[in-house]
Amino acid sequence: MGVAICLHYAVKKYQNRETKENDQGPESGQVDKEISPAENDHESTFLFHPEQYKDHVDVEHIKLTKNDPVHESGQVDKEISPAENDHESTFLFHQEQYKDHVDVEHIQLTKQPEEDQSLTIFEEINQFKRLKTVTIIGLKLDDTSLSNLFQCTSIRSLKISNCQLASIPRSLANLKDLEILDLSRNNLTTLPARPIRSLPCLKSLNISHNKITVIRDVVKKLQALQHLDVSYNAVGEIPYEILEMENLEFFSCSHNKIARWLDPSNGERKASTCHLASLNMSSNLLAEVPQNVKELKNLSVVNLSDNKIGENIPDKILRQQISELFYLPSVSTNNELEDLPLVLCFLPSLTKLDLKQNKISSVSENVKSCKSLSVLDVSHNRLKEIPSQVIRLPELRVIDASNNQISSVSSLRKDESSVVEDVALADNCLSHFPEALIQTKSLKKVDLSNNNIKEIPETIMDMPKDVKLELKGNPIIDPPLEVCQAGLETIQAFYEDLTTASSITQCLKTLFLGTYEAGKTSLVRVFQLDRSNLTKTGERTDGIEVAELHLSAPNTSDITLSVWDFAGQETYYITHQFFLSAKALMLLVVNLEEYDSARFYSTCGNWMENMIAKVGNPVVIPVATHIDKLEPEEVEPRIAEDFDKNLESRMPDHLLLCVAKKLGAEWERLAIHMGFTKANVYKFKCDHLYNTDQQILAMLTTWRDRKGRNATRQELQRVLIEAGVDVISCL
Ligand SMILES: Nc1nc2c(ncn2[C@@H]2O[C@H](COP(=O)(O)OP(=O)(O)OP(=O)(O)O)[C@@H](O)[C@H]2O)c(=O)[nH]1
Repeated sequence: MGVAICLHYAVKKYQNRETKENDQGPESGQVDKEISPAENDHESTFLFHPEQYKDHVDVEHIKLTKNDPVHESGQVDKEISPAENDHESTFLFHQEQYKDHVDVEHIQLTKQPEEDQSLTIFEEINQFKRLKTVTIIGLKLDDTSLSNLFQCTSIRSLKISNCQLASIPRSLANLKDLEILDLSRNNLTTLPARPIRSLPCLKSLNISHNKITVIRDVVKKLQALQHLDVSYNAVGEIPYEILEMENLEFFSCSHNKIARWLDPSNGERKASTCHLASLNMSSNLLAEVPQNVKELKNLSVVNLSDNKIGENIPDKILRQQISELFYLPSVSTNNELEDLPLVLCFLPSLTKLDLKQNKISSVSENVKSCKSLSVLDVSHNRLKEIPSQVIRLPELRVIDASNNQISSVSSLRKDESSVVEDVALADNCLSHFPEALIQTKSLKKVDLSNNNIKEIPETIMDMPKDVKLELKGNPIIDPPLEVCQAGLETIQAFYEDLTTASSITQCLKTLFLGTYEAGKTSLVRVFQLDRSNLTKTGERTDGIEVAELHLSAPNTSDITLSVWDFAGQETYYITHQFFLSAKALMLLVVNLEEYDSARFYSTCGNWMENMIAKVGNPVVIPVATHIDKLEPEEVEPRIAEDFDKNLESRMPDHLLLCVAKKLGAEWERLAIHMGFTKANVYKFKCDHLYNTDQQILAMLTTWRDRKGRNATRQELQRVLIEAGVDVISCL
């Protein structure tokens, strides 16, 4: 039976912690505690699980226990207590103790990361003839200890991580059977090329999280290597020799400073026999897709995200490799792209393309060559429409085009052969429900949330019933919002009822709002009596008066108005908001005789703002009263010049969001032009990390708040023009 020991080092810092209730200490107050590592039967390995470790941080003595191989059935346990050298904070194996452990196969020494402890390994470790796996994490090791360890030539897997290593002794080359070497999270600036290249069996090399700048000397001769991780270093170039590593399947060089993948030094490019399947070059300084990528015929995943790849790259590559198409099912980019990279368009096996958070505003015709594309993510870009050439891709099932500037979808495929199932168009500028979606019978999920859609057309009856339709965040008025919020089935049932019901009773909640003695009650009476019947002076409405009013008109069904006449005294204002609702019609009654510009906010503006705050996009009809007291020529100017203009100039959030979506990088310039400081801009960015639309919206709403009643559409238009930003079309 193979025997293994796993030791977790208990750190001294915790010795003075409160002891547990069931522990019993000697008189001196010192508490002796013993812990027995759990046994992993399958691997014959004793393991402290990380969770268990937490329960034992205050132990003072650690026992290493192993099963005696001679007494397999009798389960005789032996225990040893390694001594502890307090002064040097060094954990020591005493020479005598080695003798009891020479048959272990696995050693694992792990310590709490915040402790600065070192480990001394004595020469006698070379008596561990069966040692296969050594894992040392978080303990400082000197060269002598390392050299001693490297005498154990039976080791196959060696992990020395987070041990502050600055160099590796040459004796590493002794480990001729070594298959796995993990030197991650150390302080290595160079790699000991010679000893590593002398490891003929090495299959996996992890040197991530170091400070290494050059890897060429190391990778050159590692022909058995299958897995190479050099991520989180300071490497500047990928050596050409990677392509000559026949067995390499996984290569990650993410988070380095890589700007290029070198060509062969002798200029002779041979056909690569590299079997690389996964290549991660994310978070580097690549300005183009490296030419050498085309040599990798077995690539299944490539990650190019967070580089500096712009639009001009792929043409050059494309022409050379168009006949050498390679399998590339998943591409991830988060770059500076302004169009779909052509090289990607000519990959007939490409199934998934992730281009989110770029600057793509158009997609070239060539995308139609991506015949296998099934999932396309172009969210957080600058698209104004879903390009028809994308929609026509025969295998396309999922499109995520959310967070763009899409204002219409006119090009979805309507024919029966469409396989598009999932369309995400949330956070765009759609003002109409896209009819094309209704005709796409393959759809299963559509997300249109946070657009500017006001109506759902009756043709939605044709949409397959099982489509999961998301409409939240739209200012919908027809059908009523409550119906739309309940989902597609309810919307369809609503229209079904409208078409099939023999008699339809329509009831409309109508709210009469306005200031004190504006003429609300008198207006209600006009509807009720069909003639003027002014209230008498001093006849006041208390609270709310509710009445029903039946209206009929030729060629249309009767309608019942549920009339809510609100008292205009200020004391009642606070209660009004509870009765405002999106599906109600609101009549805002204004005494035009007493109206002038200075009174706009008290008579109209504040009411509008309350309504907008409560229901988002209210349906309001302003009604002017007392006009009989004005000369006819006085009426029109007041309404047109002032009243209308002011009402029209209100800027609700959804309008500002539309502007935000249309703005690009120029928003920062606009912000400065609007009087914000660089620090303000920085804060908008920090408050809404990774969401440019929200950063801009925050800036615009802050501008609106600062400007108060002067924050009109006209003013915003003026500022936009002055700043040279061409987005005023949406205002
Ligand atoms: N000349 C004229 N007088 C009006 C008109 N509308 C209302 N009045 C008068 O204005 C006064 C207030 O009218 P109401 O209809 O009671 O006003 P209200 O908005 O309901 O008032 P509160 O209930 O106090 O909020 C009454 O004396 C009405 O006769 C109008 O169009 N022309």
